[in-house]
Amino acid sequence: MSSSRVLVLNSGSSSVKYQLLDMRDSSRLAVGLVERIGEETSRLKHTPLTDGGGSREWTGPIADHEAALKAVAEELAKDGLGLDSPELAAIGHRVVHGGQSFTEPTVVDDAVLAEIERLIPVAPLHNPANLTGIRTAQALRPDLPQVAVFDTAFHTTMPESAARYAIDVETADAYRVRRYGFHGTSHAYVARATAELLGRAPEEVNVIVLHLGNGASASAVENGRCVDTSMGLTPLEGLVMGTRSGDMDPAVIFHLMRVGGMSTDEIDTLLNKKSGLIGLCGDNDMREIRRRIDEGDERAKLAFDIYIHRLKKYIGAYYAVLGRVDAVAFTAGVGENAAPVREAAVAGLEGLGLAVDDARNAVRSDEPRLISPAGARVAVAVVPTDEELEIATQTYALVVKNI
Ligand SMILES: Nc1ncnc2c1ncn2[C@@H]1O[C@H](COP(=O)(O)OP(=O)(O)O)[C@@H](O)[C@H]1O
Ligand SMILES: CC(=O)OP(=O)(O)O
Ligand SMILES: [Mg+2]
Repeated sequence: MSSSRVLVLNSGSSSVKYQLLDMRDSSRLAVGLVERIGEETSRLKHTPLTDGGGSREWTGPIADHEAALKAVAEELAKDGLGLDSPELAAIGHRVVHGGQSFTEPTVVDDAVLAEIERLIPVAPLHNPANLTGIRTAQALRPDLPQVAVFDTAFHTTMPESAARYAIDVETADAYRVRRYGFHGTSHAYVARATAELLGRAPEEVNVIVLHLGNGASASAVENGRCVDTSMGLTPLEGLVMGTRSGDMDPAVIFHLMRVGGMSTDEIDTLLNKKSGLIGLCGDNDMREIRRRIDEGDERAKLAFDIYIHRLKKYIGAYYAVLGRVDAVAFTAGVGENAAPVREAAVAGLEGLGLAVDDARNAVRSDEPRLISPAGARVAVAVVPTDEELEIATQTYALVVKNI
């Protein structure tokens, strides 16, 4: 029996999302999530998809990512899908920061682990969790290939003019300060799926991808290759996000230090965890913000307007970067679900050939779909992302190639 299953682990700062897939037909055998890791009320939700048996949920303290992964392995074993299965071909890991070293999915060895560890200072929320996920998986199945799929990989095609900050070159190079970009697995998948929706080859299509989740980023994809993206050295730059500020004058930091007496760590926490939508109005969930706006809440409305203003600026910027745009694709939690965000983001851009048809925009579906009016010059689309499937596909392709 040949091994055809891949377990995908997407370890975030306080969560692990996972999927077990059978790559013969890319079907899912189990999916799940562990959240609030490190708190007293961690929650594990596991859904086996093999027998329609329904989800199992469990709440209690899960101290760290190692304990989380062991709990996931136990849940999988209960369904006969344990990590000891000979059908498991590989474990694929989302790794957020790969620096300039990794442009492709990579089989993990000691040197790869050391490089991911070296990059912790530029991805302090993400890379430590990714490392623990890999090490724990290695301990559970030392014989299996562990494959790292990097968020940064898709963006390594950016030209220097987009990747460099305009700061002293020697200083930038000494500390590897440059724009790396993130969510690359999603941007690559969505750009390709958008071309498919248009019935065209990815290599001949220019797309602006708007990945709007809790973290959010935009990218300009020219003929299938990324030429610019909104996140930078870290996932803090760019769009307004759930809890992150995105772009601002860097002098705000000096001001808060000198005048506000704040420490580096305090400002880091402020900008990464207490800013963006939650900093502006106290909520980071777009559903809650829309509900408050419907009730006439002014702070929620202002937060929404700031979010949209930034998004619209990036659409305009990437339109200029690309020159010709075939499609604008909305994806991730907000992009796939929040029709008012999509409507507001392209409102007034008819001059650029961009418009949303209200009836099409109101449709709820898990399928890629056009929301621009028939015959529009630029397609506006909703294209659900699937980072886990993309990681599984890349992982399996690499493992099969190496056999
Ligand atoms: N039905 C919905 N309407 C509006 N926004 C939604 C809806 N469902 C989810 N979201 C938004 O999606 C966000 C999560 O997106 P997701 O892509 O899952 O983020 P992440 O992967 O960063 O956790 C939520 O914070 C919420 O703002
Ligand atoms: C890189 C990044 O911002 O990831 P996430 O959206 O999962 O936090
Ligand atoms: Mg996400």
